[in-house]
Amino acid sequence: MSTELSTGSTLSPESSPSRVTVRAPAKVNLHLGVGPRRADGFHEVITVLQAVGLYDELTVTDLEPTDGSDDGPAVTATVEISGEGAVGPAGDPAVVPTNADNLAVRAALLVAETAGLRGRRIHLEMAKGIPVAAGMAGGSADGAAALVACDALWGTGLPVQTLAELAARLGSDVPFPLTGGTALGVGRGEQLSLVATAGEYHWVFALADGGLSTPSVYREFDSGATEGRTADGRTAPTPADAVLTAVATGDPAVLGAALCNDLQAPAIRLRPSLGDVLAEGRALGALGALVSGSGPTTAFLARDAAHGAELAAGLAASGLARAVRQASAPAPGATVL
Ligand SMILES: C[C@](O)(CO)[C@H](O)COP(=O)(O)OP(=O)(O)OC[C@H]1O[C@@H](n2ccc(N)nc2=O)[C@H](O)[C@@H]1O
Ligand SMILES: Nc1ncnc2c1ncn2[C@@H]1O[C@H](COP(=O)(O)OP(=O)(O)OP(=O)(O)O)[C@@H](O)[C@H]1O
Repeated sequence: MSTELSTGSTLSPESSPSRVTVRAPAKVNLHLGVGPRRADGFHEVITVLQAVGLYDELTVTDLEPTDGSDDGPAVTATVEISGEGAVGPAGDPAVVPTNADNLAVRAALLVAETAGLRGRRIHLEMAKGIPVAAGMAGGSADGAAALVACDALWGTGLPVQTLAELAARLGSDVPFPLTGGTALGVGRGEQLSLVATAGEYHWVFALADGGLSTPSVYREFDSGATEGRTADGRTAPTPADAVLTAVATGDPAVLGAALCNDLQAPAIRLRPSLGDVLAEGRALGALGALVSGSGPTTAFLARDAAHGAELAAGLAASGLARAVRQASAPAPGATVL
């Protein structure tokens, strides 16, 4: 499928490579404190994001540019998806779009516009290892990967700060997969600072059937809220102090006890079966269990890799999950392979 996008100005590709592959990680929110809805429709958050070792790989190939005539598009992109979310009925939120809605296509356009390029033709191959519409920022990872890949492909040399600003324009979760590791996010979640962590954490993720739309979970969070206050009467997001202290200890039992997600209750109200999966993981001995972001993936913290394998086997045997994945963290941010 071909996607025609809007215009920029002339390009000189110089000695740039003709094909770049970038790997970008999924995330789990160790803490997601949500405040009242703001005037712009977003919610003020205090979140601690951790990159986990589940990845999407994006390969961008530069094709012969068009003639660069003034009325041509800045970028023409074709998209090919493999892995998670590659097939299914069009319009299903759990199916990755191959048109201009795809975050990677939008990212390519932003790089071209910012660098003043025009007439670029690219092919995007997206190998998805991150579940779609799952609360693990899969689309955001692809957006971040495309920013890095197109910058390298076209030799535009955009400063890291510019890439972060473009990422924030694409979505609240997009700046984080650029940096990876563990970070504190404030504002609508896009203003990041790195957090010092000790040790390695072992996660198990229970994937659910179908997606859960992020706006609908925030809307459900708002039910019963009043002007300037959350439904439970707060005027600000729940602070992240306990999780910030916990990740510095390197002790998974301490982190497990500190995990917090204000979107968990609304996600369970929309999808009650998530409560059963969380209970099962806790009964199987998880050190901590929570809904990942806006769900419907649930995340379980293990003592070590062997305990993670036990938890994964138990959750798979329970029949409560569509599939189960194990991943260690923190993982690195978007990396050119
Ligand atoms: C749930 C999280 O994944 C936690 O990291 C994020 O808050 C969601 O980030 P995202 O998917 O990148 O979301 P965006 O694309 O920025 O926004 C999609 C929609 O989610 C809601 N939204 C998102 C972020 C935020 N701080 N407040 C919101 O209310 C808004 O309805 C917004 O229109
Ligand atoms: N490259 C992409 N990969 C996956 N989904 C995409 C992509 N581009 C756009 N989308 C669309 O974005 C929506 C959310 O998908 P995504 O996988 O990013 O959700 P998520 O993991 O819940 O994200 P978040 O945690 O940021 O809320 C889906 O409806 C999906 O079709």
